[in-house]
Amino acid sequence: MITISKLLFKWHKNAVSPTLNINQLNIKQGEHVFLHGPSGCGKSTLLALLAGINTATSGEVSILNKNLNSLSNTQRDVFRADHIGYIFQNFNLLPYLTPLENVSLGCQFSKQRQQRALQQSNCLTAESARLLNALGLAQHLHHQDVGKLSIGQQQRVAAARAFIGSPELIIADEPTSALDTNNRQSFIKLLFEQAKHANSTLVFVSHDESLQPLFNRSIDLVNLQAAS
Ligand SMILES: Nc1ncnc2c1ncn2[C@@H]1O[C@H](COP(=O)(O)OP(=O)(O)OP(=O)(O)O)[C@@H](O)[C@H]1O
Repeated sequence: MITISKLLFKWHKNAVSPTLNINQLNIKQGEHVFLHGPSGCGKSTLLALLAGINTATSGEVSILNKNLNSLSNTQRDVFRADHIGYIFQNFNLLPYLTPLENVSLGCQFSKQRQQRALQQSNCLTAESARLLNALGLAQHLHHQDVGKLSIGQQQRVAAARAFIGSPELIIADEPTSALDTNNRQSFIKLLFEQAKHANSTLVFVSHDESLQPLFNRSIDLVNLQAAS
């Protein structure tokens, strides 16, 4: 589902060495991948390339057999909305909307994802509620302003928003960094359950190596680049 080949990425075209240099990486549909490495090694840069927010300086980044470099900016935006759910480190939720509204917005730019959400439930609000429950946000909080929720509760909303409409790829950039160890592990288990339910591939970045054994694959970005 993800193929990277001969990828070079430079933030500035005159930079002497690239930020990313990855000869080959393949990730299969449904894999749960833990991506780690020291601060500054390029994890967030790689996620932005997978999401088509930035494009390769040279080489190929393909998702679902689409080479993202071959798409225009608008086509990449559409592709992202249709196929990728992104859980941001700071969640990027709209604080004056409720969890139900925030989650429903996750598929506002994609007809495909709206249709898939409606195959799961009668309406987008019902599907948002199903996901919030599945990710552990108590029902009585579904109608509160998101800005009044705890960090752990907001994180569950951000995850439900990424999963609505069952995107094939879920990208999570350090979504557990504000949680204690027990909460991290239980949250990740809920993420895995949803990823299984939707058959989504999960690429999860974290500094916390204790989470590594929970995943079926682990990629050290420094080693991956050294092998290139
Ligand atoms: N917008 C940008 N413009 C220029 N350089 C950038 C930009 N974003 C990141 N970089 C540089 O790219 C390199 C990789 O940064 P990146 O944020 O991808 O690392 P990271 O592994 O995600 O780090 P962390 O674990 O601290 O979040 C760093 O040297 C950083 O300074």
